[in-house]
Amino acid sequence: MSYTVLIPAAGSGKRMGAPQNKMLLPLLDIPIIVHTVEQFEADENCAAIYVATKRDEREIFSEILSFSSKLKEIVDGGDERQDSIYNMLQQMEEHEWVMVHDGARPFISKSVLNALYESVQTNDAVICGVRPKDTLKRVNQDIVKDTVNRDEVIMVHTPQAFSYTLLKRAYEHAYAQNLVVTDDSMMVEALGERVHVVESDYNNIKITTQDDMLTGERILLGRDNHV
Ligand SMILES: Nc1ccn([C@@H]2O[C@H](COP(=O)(O)OP(=O)(O)OP(=O)(O)O)[C@@H](O)[C@H]2O)c(=O)n1
Ligand SMILES: O=P(O)(O)OC[C@@H](O)[C@@H](O)[C@@H](O)CO
Repeated sequence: MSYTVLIPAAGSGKRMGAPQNKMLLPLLDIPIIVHTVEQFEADENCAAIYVATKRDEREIFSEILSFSSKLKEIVDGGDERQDSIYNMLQQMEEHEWVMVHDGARPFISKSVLNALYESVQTNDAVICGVRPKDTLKRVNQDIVKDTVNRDEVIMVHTPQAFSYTLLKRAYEHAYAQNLVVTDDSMMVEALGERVHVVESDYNNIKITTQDDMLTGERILLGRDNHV
């Protein structure tokens, strides 16, 4: 048994303010997307990797990802993250289990991958996340409305793991209903199906702004020091 991973990497990284797709920015000399793909290349449970990118970046992606023996196809991305993932879902060879993972989360750990993979085999839809460490308030502009019970929320990361048939059904339903989502499990929720949660780790950040590049380098340096 094994899983296929779909990696959306076709964004433009507006919040990063870089002149190019942030996926190509180097973290300790290695492009972010290479760090991300390396984690799945190293996971023995991962059998196939699909990456979505913009058409005009296909060539550079093929070049920098040529080390990967599991990369099956570089697929054209779409206007939004969910469109990029849907394109990959339609192109991929059918496989029992599928994970979706942001190209922009290069620090996914083997222990989180293992927890997701183990859980999806009995639960069909599993996400990972961490507990907030701060107090959370609901606000209306600059006025506090109330305080959120932290025991009832998590900050959601990727990967998110699904049975292939459930994810395909969820995407088809979402597109038929014109749903706009910020993560894939929202589409499964919209079907009324149960989504399970396993613990992620705080290092599994999404590289979104310039600050995250500095944090990312610290994470990499810390990890290498402990190998
Ligand atoms: N049309 C899009 C938009 C985003 N993504 C990917 O989805 C992941 C998460 O998106 P985000 O962090 O929002 O990336 P960007 O869209 O690039 O960032 P921004 O919103 O700042 O432009 C990233 O790996 C990004 O490349 C994608 O494949 N296709
Ligand atoms: O809304 P954004 O474009 O920043 O990110 C969308 C997703 O990538 C994000 O919701 C998942 O990584 C889960 O947190």
